[in-house]
Amino acid sequence: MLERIAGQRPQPRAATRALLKDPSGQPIDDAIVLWFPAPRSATGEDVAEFHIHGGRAVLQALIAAIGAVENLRAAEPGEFTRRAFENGKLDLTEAEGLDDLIHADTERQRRQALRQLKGLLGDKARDWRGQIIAASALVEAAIDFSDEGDVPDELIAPAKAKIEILLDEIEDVLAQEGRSERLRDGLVVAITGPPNVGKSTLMNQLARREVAIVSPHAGTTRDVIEVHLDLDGYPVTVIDTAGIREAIDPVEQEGVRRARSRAAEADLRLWLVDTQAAGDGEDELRAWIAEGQHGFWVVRNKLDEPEAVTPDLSASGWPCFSISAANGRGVPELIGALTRYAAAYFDEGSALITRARHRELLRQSADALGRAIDLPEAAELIAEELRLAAHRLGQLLGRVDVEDILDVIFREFCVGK
Ligand SMILES: Nc1nc2c(ncn2[C@@H]2O[C@H](COP(=O)(O)OP(=O)(O)OP(=O)(O)O)[C@@H](O)[C@H]2O)c(=O)[nH]1
Repeated sequence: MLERIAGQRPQPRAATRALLKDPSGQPIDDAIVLWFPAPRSATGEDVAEFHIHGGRAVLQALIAAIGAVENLRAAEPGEFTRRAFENGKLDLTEAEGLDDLIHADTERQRRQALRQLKGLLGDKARDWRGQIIAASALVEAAIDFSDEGDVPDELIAPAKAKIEILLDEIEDVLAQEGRSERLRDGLVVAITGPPNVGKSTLMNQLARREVAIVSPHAGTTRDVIEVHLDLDGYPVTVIDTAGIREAIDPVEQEGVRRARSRAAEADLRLWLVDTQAAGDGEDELRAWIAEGQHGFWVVRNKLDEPEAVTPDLSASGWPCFSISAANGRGVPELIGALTRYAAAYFDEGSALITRARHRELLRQSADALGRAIDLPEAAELIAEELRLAAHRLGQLLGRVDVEDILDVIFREFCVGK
């Protein structure tokens, strides 16, 4: 194919200038061509790269020329990475890291994805799996020697000691409480409160663009609108929820229902209070204070108006901010506090688990190890639990039993990756 289009097969891995031609011999572009023979390529197979001038017509002409070559077809989304995985160039956690890297919106997401791509979790899982297999060898030996008096005990005790250290390590990683998983999706902050307090106006301030319709009529926001913010590299999704009140209109009722459920699921709620009408929503607020609810910040809005009423929320123990969403006063302080909140939430150093899939498999592996430790002297049963624990780590790395999830994982990749 390279010979037909570029007129030559360049030296392996050397950027080589070539005049690309279509099947009729018409020139397409003056380009750079690279040739990576298997197995020293990203996918482990023969790979040719064309570096062309980016115009649409150039690209179309080259694709048409390549398409004219027999047995060639366009790659499916994620197919290159999938082949790299199938040829052992990447383990599954690294492939997931690559997917995250491609989709990273913020600096912290990029760093986390790169750590994953570099095999931080994969290396650990391989190491753990190796240790489990070493412990299994002791237990298997105990089974073989079980006719010979004291030997089993002497073998099983050190095997269990190894497993205990290992289990502690896995539990430490599991104890991260899903924070690194959240770094992929972003922290969710809901702007909530009674109608007409200025939620949409604050949302617009935060997003610095008009995403929500601001109107002087109560009950304008009927659905949930969200913006994605990059606060010092931390991804934060802010949602503007419909004014919480007893709605009569069925459309508004639905808006209120959705607002309540999204607000309930959020990591943090900014409860807006209108300093002009402080009584609105106070009952609801006080009920939450009485219930000892967490994850609320009170934001007093419309400070630009002269006769501000100040609701007394000192009993809540919640952080309190004063702003004018209309002219932006106090908003930088609020954004600063949100950034610090996000920074404290994401403890970057320990990010290892970035997906629910990792968490579930590590949990199952740890549970099997825990059962192995608790089993008294039954070497066969211990060996079985260790096999299961190692198998789960194999699944994490994508080495065993994963056919069914591969399509799901690689489908999310873009074409050309
Ligand atoms: N003076 C003053 N008016 C404001 C401020 N913030 C919002 N408003 C006004 O308050 C009214 C309601 O603002 P919205 O942002 O639509 O309020 P909302 O809470 O989203 O309203 P719903 O969608 O009904 O829940 C509009 O007329 C805004 O211009 C502020 O800081 N100062």
